[in-house]
Amino acid sequence: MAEVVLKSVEKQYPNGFKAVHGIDLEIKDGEFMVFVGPSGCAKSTTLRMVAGLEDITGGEIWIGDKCVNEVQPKDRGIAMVFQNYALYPHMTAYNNMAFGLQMSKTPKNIIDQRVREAAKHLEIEDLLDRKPKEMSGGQRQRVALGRALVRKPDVFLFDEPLSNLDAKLRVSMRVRIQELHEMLKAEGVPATMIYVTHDQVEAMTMGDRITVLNAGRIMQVDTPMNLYRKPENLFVAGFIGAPSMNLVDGEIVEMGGKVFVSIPGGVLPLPEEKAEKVRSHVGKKIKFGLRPEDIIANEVHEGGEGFVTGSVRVVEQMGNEEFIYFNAAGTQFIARVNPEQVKNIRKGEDYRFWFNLAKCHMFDLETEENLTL
Ligand SMILES: Nc1ncnc2c1ncn2[C@@H]1O[C@H](COP(=O)(O)OP(=O)(O)OP(=O)(O)O)[C@@H](O)[C@H]1O
Repeated sequence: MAEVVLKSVEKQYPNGFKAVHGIDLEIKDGEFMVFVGPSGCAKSTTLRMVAGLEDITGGEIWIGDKCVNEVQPKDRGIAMVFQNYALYPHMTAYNNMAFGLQMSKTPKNIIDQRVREAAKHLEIEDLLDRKPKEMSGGQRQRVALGRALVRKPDVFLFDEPLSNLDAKLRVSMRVRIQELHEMLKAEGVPATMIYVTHDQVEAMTMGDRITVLNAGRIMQVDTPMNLYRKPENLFVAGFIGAPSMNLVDGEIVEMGGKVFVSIPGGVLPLPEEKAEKVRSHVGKKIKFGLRPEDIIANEVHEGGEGFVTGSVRVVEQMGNEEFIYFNAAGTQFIARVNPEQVKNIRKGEDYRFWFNLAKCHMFDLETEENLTL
């Protein structure tokens, strides 16, 4: 059990490239923290610095009550699970799991007990005599997880552990890792887990909290729900959510004392709460954001919100939901609708799309900050 704290952590690679620009982050005891962001944002670099596999060129990393800058990886109380499993090919699953403990001279009976206990949790008891090449990808990854588990680390580090697995297996492994986290908590030995992924579905479903990174900087650290509902900036708004938030150019305008937002296809009246947040931006251009589920596709709608008229380009049927791609004044929008409620939307035709403006976001073009929080 240990808190992991990063204080102004920096990383400059020997070639001069600065990958991490002063990160401050506190990961609580027993927390499941996910690092997410686009390729190259420095998720792996940051994780590897916590592991001690990469030295840091500025700042401090603390695990528990110890600054670990100068501490060897094996002495940090961590275990890491990699994307490529990193199992020894000539060893059986049992020996792969036992190896670390053997190296640290743990008594044989304790090693045996821990390996069998981990194998039971991970349902790999039947595979203990097999070598990696005799196992499927999912089975190998469970052995890799078992190898981490037997060491009873304070902190588990995961570097995209599921990205080599097919979609179905990924989901079941995702659940297994979450169960493992819960199980350790229930047993009174909660482990701090840091999990790197570029897959935002994984991030949103697994994390107690998520750190969103971009270009070596933290964009927001928050719960999945807050990242979705209250993105602090344009980057997080565009990155979190699939399909992503509609983000279009807009301008704040005032007419007769009322505040409106002018976007492609319409000038929409802002509800009082939103109007107050952007009144100081009257006359300024902004970025307007609205999630696809906050657009209602219907001819008649008696809400107080505004609408734009758009021409439907594509209707994607997804079973219990439907995505409607439409064009308004040359700009593409996407609406997510329930096919039960919205019938007969046809490609090529024009409809009124009502915007639930109580849910809209507006971003300052210079600072990219969300003005409407
Ligand atoms: N050894 C290195 N020398 C120089 N630059 C490096 C080195 N390793 C990584 N980088 C650069 O540092 C940045 C961060 O890399 P990192 O692997 O941490 O990103 P990531 O977010 O994990 O990306 P991905 O999702 O693609 O794995 C990238 O721009 C990368 O090119």
